[in-house]
Amino acid sequence: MNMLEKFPIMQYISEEGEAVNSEITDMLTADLLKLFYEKMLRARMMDKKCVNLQRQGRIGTYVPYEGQEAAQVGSALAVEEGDWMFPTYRDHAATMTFGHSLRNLLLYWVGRIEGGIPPEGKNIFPPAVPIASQLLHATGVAWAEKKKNTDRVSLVYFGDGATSEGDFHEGLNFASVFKVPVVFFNQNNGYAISVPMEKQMNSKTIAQKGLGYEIPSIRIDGNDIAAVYLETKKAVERARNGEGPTLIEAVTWRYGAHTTADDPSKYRDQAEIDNRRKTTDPLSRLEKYMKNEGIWDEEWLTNTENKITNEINTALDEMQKYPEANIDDVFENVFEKLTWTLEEQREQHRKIKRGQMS
Ligand SMILES: Cc1ncc(C[n+]2csc(CCOP(=O)(O)OP(=O)(O)O)c2C)c(N)n1
Ligand SMILES: [Mg+2]
Repeated sequence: MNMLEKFPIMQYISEEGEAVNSEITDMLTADLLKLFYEKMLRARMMDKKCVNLQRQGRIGTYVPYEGQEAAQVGSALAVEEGDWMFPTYRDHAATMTFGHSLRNLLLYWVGRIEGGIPPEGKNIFPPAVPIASQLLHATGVAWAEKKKNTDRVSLVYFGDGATSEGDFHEGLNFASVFKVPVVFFNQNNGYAISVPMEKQMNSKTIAQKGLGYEIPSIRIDGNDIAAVYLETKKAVERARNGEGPTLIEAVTWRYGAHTTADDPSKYRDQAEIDNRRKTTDPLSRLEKYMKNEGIWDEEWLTNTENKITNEINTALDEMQKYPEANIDDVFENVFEKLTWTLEEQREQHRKIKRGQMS
């Protein structure tokens, strides 16, 4: 069976900004399209700011997501207050769309504990760094919600590389067997650090991996925010109605480095990056579509940009009022009672601080 044919990439708005399926895109109001654009613009401006702050030495190692805004914003808009979100280190466009404050996002990048704490009423887990571990958290939490008879669902993010981990397979199997209300949202950005997808797996798609677990699985254009939003909404409704999990593969690409500690010129050509920016950019595509629909407005754009610049500057001012992160904090907030190994490490750390050990 040809998996690329079995899982065609669904698209509602083409790269040229034309409606591929106008019956569907006609349902998108001007207000919703402006909301899409504003959220993607906020994410992009914040991402650029963070890369600059890292280069100036004002925040720690940073993980850029430029190019993946439609995948993250469109999916985050499909869940509701009360639902659960499980991001990775790269999913800050999703968490800010779901309500995480820009101040706390910045605090995360300077290592302060507040960075992992969402606003009151927003169920956002701290970003998972151990690859694929969050699929188990998301499945477990959603299973608990099901057992409590609520209608809350989990939305979990993970990359193409994460699908080579055991946790991915355990999460999918469990969610399928117990009809858990979880949406598995994969951002296939083509790389796990420097390893391209074709060197990591023989599967031609990520979506096909859902077949083995009898999970409804789809492949969508992750740079088409209309496809991302509408298809994730359907998956969320299925979960909410007791119909179980869905696997969504959103095909996208990251423009920047894996992290600010990575040099992508070692494994990708600049020409390809330039070409992707020119042809598949999620913000430009939506802009073209809005222009075609006659709802693009330059004055609105300028006002929106100014508003976001102010929000980011305010968040940065607020972040800078916090004391520097304290290394003692690494021993807090994970275990109620420290394990003996961590207890030992804390003791060593204290001795080093007191100059009794080097
Ligand atoms: C369990 C585990 N193994 C290895 C790593 C090191 N590591 C960090 S990011 C990464 C690549 C992940 O790629 P992907 O899942 O495609 O996500 P992306 O970074 O592209 O968003 C790896 C292997 C890790 N963080 N956790
Ligand atoms: Mg990846």
